[in-house]
Amino acid sequence: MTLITDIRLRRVLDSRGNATVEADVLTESGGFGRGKAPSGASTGEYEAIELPAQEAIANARDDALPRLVGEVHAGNQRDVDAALRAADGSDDFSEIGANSAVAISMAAAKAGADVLGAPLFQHLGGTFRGNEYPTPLGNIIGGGEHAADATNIQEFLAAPVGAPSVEDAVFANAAVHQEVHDILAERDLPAGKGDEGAWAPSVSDDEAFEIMNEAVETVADDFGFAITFGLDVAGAELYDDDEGGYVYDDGVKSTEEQIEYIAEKVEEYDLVYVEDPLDENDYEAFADLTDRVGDQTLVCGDDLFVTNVERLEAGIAAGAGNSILIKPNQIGTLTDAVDAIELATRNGYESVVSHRSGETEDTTIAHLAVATDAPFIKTGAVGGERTAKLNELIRIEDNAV
Ligand SMILES: O=C(O)[C@@H](CO)OP(=O)(O)O
Ligand SMILES: [Mg+2]
Repeated sequence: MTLITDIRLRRVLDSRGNATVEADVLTESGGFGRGKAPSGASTGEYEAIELPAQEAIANARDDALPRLVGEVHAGNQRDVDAALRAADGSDDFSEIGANSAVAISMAAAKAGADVLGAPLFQHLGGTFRGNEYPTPLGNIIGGGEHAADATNIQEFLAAPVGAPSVEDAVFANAAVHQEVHDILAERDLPAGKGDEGAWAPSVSDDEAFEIMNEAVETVADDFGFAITFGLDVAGAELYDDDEGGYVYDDGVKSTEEQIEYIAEKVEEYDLVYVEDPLDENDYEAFADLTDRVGDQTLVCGDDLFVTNVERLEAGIAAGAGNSILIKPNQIGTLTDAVDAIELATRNGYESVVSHRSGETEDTTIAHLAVATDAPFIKTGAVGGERTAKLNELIRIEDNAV
């Protein structure tokens, strides 16, 4: 019933106005699924390769479609993803493009769910999943590679950890976003928005910490539950070997100073989450920081692990971090992403499912987070391509998908 009978690929827009790959998967019994690839700006050195959309589409048509259409069942995700890997033949999807691979992988999963008449999270996670919902981490203030002339730290993320429901959490993050706007206006600090809809004011990182803290406290009082915050430092973007450390507007920090700086911020602001605080090649520094603050906060590897089981294994052996960011397009298929989550879970690492800075209205990651009991999902706070996922989480919680 779920035999794939057709796959259609096309070029569509992403949220930055760039071309990305959309895939439609059709099955024998009329099942249909559609997936769209997101795209990073602060990409990790070890990520799977995204090709220009037209090239990815042409290569996937030539190499992947013959191995899938009439050959593989959409309901069997491991078979679909193994066929994509075999068609590509490289380690990093550099032949058909991770953008084609992930779009087809997600479209097949949705077609499989469609045939079963089940919500995607249930198809991916099984019938015993779906009662736990992730806390959304909302990007509120940001800079780095996502906005010019703003903070050095890439993302300041609201974390409504005390919210009684996903719905309350989503609205709390939107309120923090609004509150930061008001604080910036009071301080006469006009701000545009970065790629993910976060405010991108021209302030120092210290001032951003202070503004975030004030905003989450105000909204927590209004909403009546705890809201804290976290960071995506995107340390690999700050690190410069030639400069001998992490380059901030006000100077360069050595690795030891960077560890000290982050540890101090974790203590001072009770941060619940710190992503990529250090360079993507420095397992040792990640391990040192995890030793210091790993019992107080999640130390999450994004560019460090790139959703890759081999890099996660190395991290586990080194004691680097206690959490992994999961981005399906970073590795190319849902199977690979779920394998990374399962390895993480077996080793006491938390998984945080994430969007990319370039996004689409695709909602797969909302389902993946619920399917895998992820404690957090990072998918922005406002903006249509971000609210697509947040609103889908509200629907999942409301049994409306
Ligand atoms: O660094 C990150 O975690 C992401 C998403 O916020 O950014 P990008 O997609 O640009 O890699
Ligand atoms: Mg990151």
